[in-house]
Amino acid sequence: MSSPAPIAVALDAPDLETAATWAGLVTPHVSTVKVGLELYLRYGPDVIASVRGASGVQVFLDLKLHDIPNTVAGAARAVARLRPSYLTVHAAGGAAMIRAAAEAAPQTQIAAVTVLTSISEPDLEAVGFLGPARDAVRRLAVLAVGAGARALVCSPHEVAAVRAEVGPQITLITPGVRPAGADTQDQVRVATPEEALANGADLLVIGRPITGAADPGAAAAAIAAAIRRTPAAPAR
Ligand SMILES: O=C(O)c1cc(=O)[nH]c(=O)n1[C@@H]1O[C@H](COP(=O)(O)O)[C@@H](O)[C@H]1O
Repeated sequence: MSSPAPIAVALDAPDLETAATWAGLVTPHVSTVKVGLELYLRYGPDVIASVRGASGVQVFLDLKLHDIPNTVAGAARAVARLRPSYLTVHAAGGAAMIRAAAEAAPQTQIAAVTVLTSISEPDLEAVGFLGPARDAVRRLAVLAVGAGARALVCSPHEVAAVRAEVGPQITLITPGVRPAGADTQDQVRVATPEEALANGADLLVIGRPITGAADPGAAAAAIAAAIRRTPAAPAR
């Protein structure tokens, strides 16, 4: 069987049984499963063992921490023992906050979320970021990497520009991924899995196009097969 595709399936389920079922169905095909606020706030740390199972799949803990450095350090320390491969913080929390998270969870890649993929340029302007989304994303990416983030979350629209800024060593993660013709739902800055990879993404976050399918395992397998046919991004 081919190696798992660089996809993190967002297990945004209302209950643990559903999330664990989805995890079991998709893990033969994908490298990573993502636990977000919905599951973590309902079930707490036990959710990690339930979705990890015996498969050895990587777990991405998406808590999007955003608070003063001391509080974020404490939160990152509290979840570090769960050994997530990635833990998200909001880059807009600033350099000291990102550094505090990175120091508190040294075995985990701190993934700094730049500008949410659900935000349009008018939305961004309304919260005080003037200019194109790409500029804000690049600025936040450089700040986050300088503060110790080893991964960044951005949309597929900005990933090539971010790569040019931060170089080859940083893991670039893109949500806002939809197979051609799929409903974009609340996502705004979107692209197909093939486009996101061709632009230089290392890991694609995909939720509802997989978990909303009648057969999530088959949906994950189909996307994994499609991206295996995609030419790799230029060598970096
Ligand atoms: O940090 C994230 O994972 C994230 C950042 C972002 O900018 N946009 C975004 O959609 N996400 C997450 O990625 C997942 C996307 O899910 P779908 O829209 O169902 O594919 C959700 O779990 C979001 O919480």
